[in-house]
Amino acid sequence: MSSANGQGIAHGVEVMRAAKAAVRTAIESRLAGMTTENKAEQSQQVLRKLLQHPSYVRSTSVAVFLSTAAEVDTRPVLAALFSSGKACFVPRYAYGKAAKERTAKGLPGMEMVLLRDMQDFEALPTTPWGIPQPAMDEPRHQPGQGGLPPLDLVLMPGVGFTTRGDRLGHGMGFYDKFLAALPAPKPATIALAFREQVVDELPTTDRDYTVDAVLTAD
Ligand SMILES: Nc1nc2c(c(=O)[nH]1)N(C=O)[C@@H](CNc1ccc(C(=O)N[C@@H](CCC(=O)O)C(=O)O)cc1)CN2
Ligand SMILES: Nc1ncnc2c1ncn2[C@@H]1O[C@H](COP(=O)(O)OP(=O)(O)OP(=O)(O)O)[C@@H](O)[C@H]1O
Repeated sequence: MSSANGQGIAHGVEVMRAAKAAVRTAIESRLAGMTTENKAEQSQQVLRKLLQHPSYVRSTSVAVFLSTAAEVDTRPVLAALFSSGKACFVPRYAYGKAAKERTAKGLPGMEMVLLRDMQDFEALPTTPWGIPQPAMDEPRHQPGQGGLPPLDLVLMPGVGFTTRGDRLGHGMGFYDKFLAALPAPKPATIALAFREQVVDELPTTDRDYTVDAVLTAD
């Protein structure tokens, strides 16, 4: 067995990394070929399914990713959350110097912070990766703090998914680590995906979080 020694394990990690990278590239090129209209149409259908999903209906505190052009559009989800009075949290990941500082302090690379309303969203700066998010040095409430409810639902971004809930992210492990660090009971997890992101099989390890549901257009 090659994994009986350290070299074998290192080799396995490298093979897994390469396998994930290959699937990521294949799905990303499919996404790049989608029209804006197709993405809008699918996003609308996914939104409709989300708003009817039992985990969404009973949620009081939801983490939403702020979508890029290669992801299901989550803007209407923000609007729905604000109008229903559910608490809305968005991911804030550290990059550059802040990332090194947080790692050195043993802090997680990503946290969820409160988003108050649509104006708050419109005013957000964007990261070098093109994602809107509150500045790292701006104090923001987190779930379970200051009288805010803990998260009961996390909407999951990702590059690829299987119908069983396997997930392939962008390779930074942010969501895997974030969910692993949360105490039980863990929030429900729902991935929002274009049909182009769903595949039969994904390379996964026991660290990859399996989501409860993957919502796609019909
Ligand atoms: N809309 C949205 N927001 C999100 C995520 C997401 O997937 N979608 N994330 C989900 O986790 C977190 C951000 N994820 C990120 C993943 C990769 C890189 C990044 O810099 N990628 C570089 C390579 C970096 C490196 O290897 O050093 C790149 O691809 O060029 C940045 C943020 C939090 N917010
Ligand atoms: N719970 C964890 N604790 C520590 N390291 C982890 C954990 N989960 C994942 N990692 C590490 O993070 C790195 C990236 O993981 P992976 O390639 O699975 O990211 P991903 O799920 O595709 O990306 P993301 O979650 O950021 O969208 C890997 O080296 C992995 O071992």
